[in-house]
Amino acid sequence: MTYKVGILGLGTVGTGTAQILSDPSGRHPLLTELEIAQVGVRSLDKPRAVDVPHSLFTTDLDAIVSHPDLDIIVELIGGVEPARSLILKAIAHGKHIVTANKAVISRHGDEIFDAANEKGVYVMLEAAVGGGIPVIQPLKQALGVNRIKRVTGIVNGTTNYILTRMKTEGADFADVLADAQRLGYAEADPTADVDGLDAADKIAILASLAFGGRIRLEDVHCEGIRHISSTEIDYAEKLGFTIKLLAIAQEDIPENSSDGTPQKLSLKVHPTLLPKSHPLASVDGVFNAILVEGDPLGQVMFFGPGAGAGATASAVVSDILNIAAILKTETEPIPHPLLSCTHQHFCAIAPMEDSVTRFYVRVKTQDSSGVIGQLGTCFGNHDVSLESIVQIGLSDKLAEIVLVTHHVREGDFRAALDSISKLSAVAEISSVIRVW
Ligand SMILES: NC(=O)C1=CN([C@@H]2O[C@H](COP(=O)(O)OP(=O)(O)OC[C@H]3O[C@@H](n4cnc5c(N)ncnc54)[C@H](OP(=O)(O)O)[C@@H]3O)[C@@H](O)[C@H]2O)C=CC1
Ligand SMILES: N[C@@H](CC=O)C(=O)O
Ligand code: NA
Repeated sequence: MTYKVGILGLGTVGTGTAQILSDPSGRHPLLTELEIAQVGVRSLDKPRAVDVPHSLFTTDLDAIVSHPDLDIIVELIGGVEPARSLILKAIAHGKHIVTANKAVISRHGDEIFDAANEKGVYVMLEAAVGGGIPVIQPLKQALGVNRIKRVTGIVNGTTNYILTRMKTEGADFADVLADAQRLGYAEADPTADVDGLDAADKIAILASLAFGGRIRLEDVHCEGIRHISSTEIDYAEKLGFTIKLLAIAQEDIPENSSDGTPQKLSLKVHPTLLPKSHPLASVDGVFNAILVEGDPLGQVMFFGPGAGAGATASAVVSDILNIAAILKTETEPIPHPLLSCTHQHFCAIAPMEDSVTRFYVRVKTQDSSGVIGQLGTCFGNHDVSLESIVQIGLSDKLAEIVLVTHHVREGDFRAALDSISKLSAVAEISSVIRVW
């Protein structure tokens, strides 16, 4: 039996996918039953790095998704439209879907999964989070019996690559971003990487799987790495931390919960000073890692290449293979309880001001006596207790003070910071970063 695959997009990931499909030797034998039947691209003239017959290429992607002979559509064009419309049209024509597109799933997953369930087809997205790392399937299957408490991930390869090279080489942000684009790690518009939006898409998908409910993307608090300077990276190092862009989804157990029952989820993406002893602290370069904490399993961490052609294609082709295996063997009607998305309700989300974390703050103040006392008083007035406060030097005749808080409520911290910014001795709040 041969299963016919239509690939939409032959860029970084599409090329890697076609390479694996065209070279099945030494891989799973079921690969020999897959055939690339059509390839949709924007430009027919572009040279391609993979040997696919030119007769299979077309710019008419609508014709691919409605072609009666195709079984599986692999969407690798990226972006929201026309990806969303093409996926929905393919589903309407009874095609199974494989996609690496976290942007479309995080925004339109509800209508896509509803349509797929109604039509009895699968939508597989292993490549959409963590590139080549198997994390979507494990969350759906192997970890499904656990009560998940928290998912913490380094889920954007581009920003991790940038932060790593800034730390190890003192490299310039713009230069390293250009390298990440050249290496095929970055999104078509790298703003999505740098401003944390890509990581927000990914944690929304992970949270939905881990906590069994739908997530509205606007409920994910999102900050990127643009404001992380080499100064902060150096100070973090001196304090025993490394800076990582973390995506976090965790149960929020309110102070007034009598039985410790979680009521809401906290969803956030932000740069974080991570103690060097934390399991995610040594995940460098384009590598991603996702730490899942649940009951009764405890901690489990998934680690591997989070972007790039071959790694991402590995996840894409594994999804194609899973669908082919199901088509070959399955007699039961779908939705399959472990492979399809059946939850309908939206998760309740905790407001960001109630989130509890530590903070690192660097301030420039007049170099006069009593300033440290004034800062301490302002924080104390807002229930923010300090773990450490040090004057680290003078710059431009101003004293530079670095402080780290204990775990505090975000809303209290922001109120304290507002009072501090109004102190006449404070010239500038140079940096604020959350601390694990
Ligand atoms: N790059 C990576 O490491 C990873 C990427 N992803 C995701 O995979 C998807 C693909 O990314 P990537 O391969 O990097 O993207 P690229 O920009 O390298 O490739 C996009 C491909 O889609 C084609 N394309 C785009 N828009 C259209 C359109 N409107 N009509 C026809 N063809 C179109 C392009 O055609 P043409 O070649 O003719 O220009 C190109 O072949 C994205 O969703 C991305 O987020 C996920 C994990 C990792
Ligand atoms: N641009 C993304 C690609 C993979 O999802 C990243 O850098 O992680
Ligand atoms: Na993955």
